[in-house]
Amino acid sequence: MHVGVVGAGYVGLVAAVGLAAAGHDTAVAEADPAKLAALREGRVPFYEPGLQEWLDSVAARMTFVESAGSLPPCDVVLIAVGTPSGPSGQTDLTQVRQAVREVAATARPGTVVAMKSTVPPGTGLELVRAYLEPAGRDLAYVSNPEFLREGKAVDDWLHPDRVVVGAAEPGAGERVAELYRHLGAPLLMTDITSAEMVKYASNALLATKISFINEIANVCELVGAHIDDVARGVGMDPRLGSHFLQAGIGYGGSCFPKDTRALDFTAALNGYSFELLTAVIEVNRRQRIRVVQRLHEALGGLAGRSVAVLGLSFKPGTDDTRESPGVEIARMLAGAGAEVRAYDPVARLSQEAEQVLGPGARRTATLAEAVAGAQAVVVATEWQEFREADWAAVRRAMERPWVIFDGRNCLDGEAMESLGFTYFAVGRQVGRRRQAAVAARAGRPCE
Ligand SMILES: NC(=O)c1ccc[n+]([C@@H]2O[C@H](COP(=O)([O-])OP(=O)(O)OC[C@H]3O[C@@H](n4cnc5c(N)ncnc54)[C@H](O)[C@@H]3O)[C@@H](O)[C@H]2O)c1
Ligand SMILES: O=c1ccn([C@@H]2O[C@H](COP(=O)(O)OP(=O)(O)O[C@H]3O[C@H](CO)[C@@H](O)[C@H](O)[C@H]3O)[C@@H](O)[C@H]2O)c(=O)[nH]1
Repeated sequence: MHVGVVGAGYVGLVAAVGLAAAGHDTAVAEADPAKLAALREGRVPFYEPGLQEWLDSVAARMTFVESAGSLPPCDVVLIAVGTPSGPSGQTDLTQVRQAVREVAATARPGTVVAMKSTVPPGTGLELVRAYLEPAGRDLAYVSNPEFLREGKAVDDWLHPDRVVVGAAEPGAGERVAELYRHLGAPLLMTDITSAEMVKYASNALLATKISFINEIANVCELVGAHIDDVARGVGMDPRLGSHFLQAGIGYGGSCFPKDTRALDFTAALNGYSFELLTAVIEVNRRQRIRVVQRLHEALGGLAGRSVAVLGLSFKPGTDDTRESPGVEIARMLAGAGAEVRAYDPVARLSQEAEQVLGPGARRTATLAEAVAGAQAVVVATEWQEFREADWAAVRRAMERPWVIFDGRNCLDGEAMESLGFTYFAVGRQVGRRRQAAVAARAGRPCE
């Protein structure tokens, strides 16, 4: 088939390369001149493991143009542009409207427009009414939400758990489903609005699992239980599943925060108060603040204290810093007067994110530079470099009281305490503090 893709971000470029690899002639429209220039030189303009090599192998079947209006005639055009949050949590559909408008004005009759961007339930039907029907050229609309994860995008594209296709006309839905047939994934054919809802329900439930386990971890700290064992025990029940039970400083990224807010907003707009989801969002917000509270207590205040934040991407394996807990924590610490040095092995902070770090926060080129002279370290992203760091050397480079907040529960707490650190994590108490907590509950002094 001849396939067009609008937007060459994490989703659009992976989809385009995946479809070219499956033998389709693929044309990609990218509006950002810097990204377009990189793509025309054969370079992936962001960090996604394995994608550069994959692009190299199929580049001959791909072309890159500057706008949706310049795409060649296509059987299917996938829309994969950004859908960021507006100020009240509503989805900002500016990029989507622009892309659909451009396609509606130029696509040849009979083209199928497939929406891979995450758009609120009801959006597809509205786009049909506003742009496709008035174009009068028999353009069909299909909702085709994407479920890939950053950092694992190539593998997720090749091995999807399911393909969801929402269509008003079976023929259009079939044409989109055909693009995925070779992957052998289960196919769910549904109406447009239900397909849109599948995407939000999936992300909201995953976010709910994370906030739930974080609340369990917070209670573990109070009763002296160990979250790692608790999560393992819970996950052994196949009805509950072991995935997304990693406690920590909460979810970030370009999807969960904005998609949970958008679903909450959509529910409210339709007159429904989605209490559970509102709580999930609030728990996630507080989980980040808890780090700052802990450091405030442990350091006897934050003004003038020196803190290193390790990890600025919202998770390992990506350079994406959108709504990253590390960035947010660095900003809060700097706002409270701490001198913050932040380090990440991969994340290239955009100018915007650099500003978000705030005036009291500075980015460093190495881990050693970030921790030198620091009184406390926060591990915000579980990069392998941090797991494997020479923590004895880190402790020597730091100043008292040698506090470490392991925001991803990725370090050996006992080992950290034996190196002299005061170790905090989420839902874990180790060494001296665990003994003290157990003794206090038993009503006897700690030996
Ligand atoms: N990032 C993910 O892991 C992921 C996974 C599943 C779904 N999604 C959803 O997919 C959509 C895209 O996400 P992303 O992370 O790939 O976004 P992104 O911001 O990385 O990429 C979007 C790209 O579209 C380009 N663009 C915008 N308007 C355009 C236009 N009119 N013509 C041509 N190019 C245009 C932008 O310049 C940008 O490069 C979002 O709705 C997101 O919620 C993202
Ligand atoms: O047990 C867990 C699992 C994840 N996280 C955090 O949750 C966030 C999101 O992680 P992940 O889901 O791996 O990353 P994304 O790339 O944002 O992918 C999510 O968002 C995409 C965009 O909608 C969807 O396509 C994917 O299916 C969905 O997993 C990150 O900050 C993680 O640190 C936890 O705190 N605990």
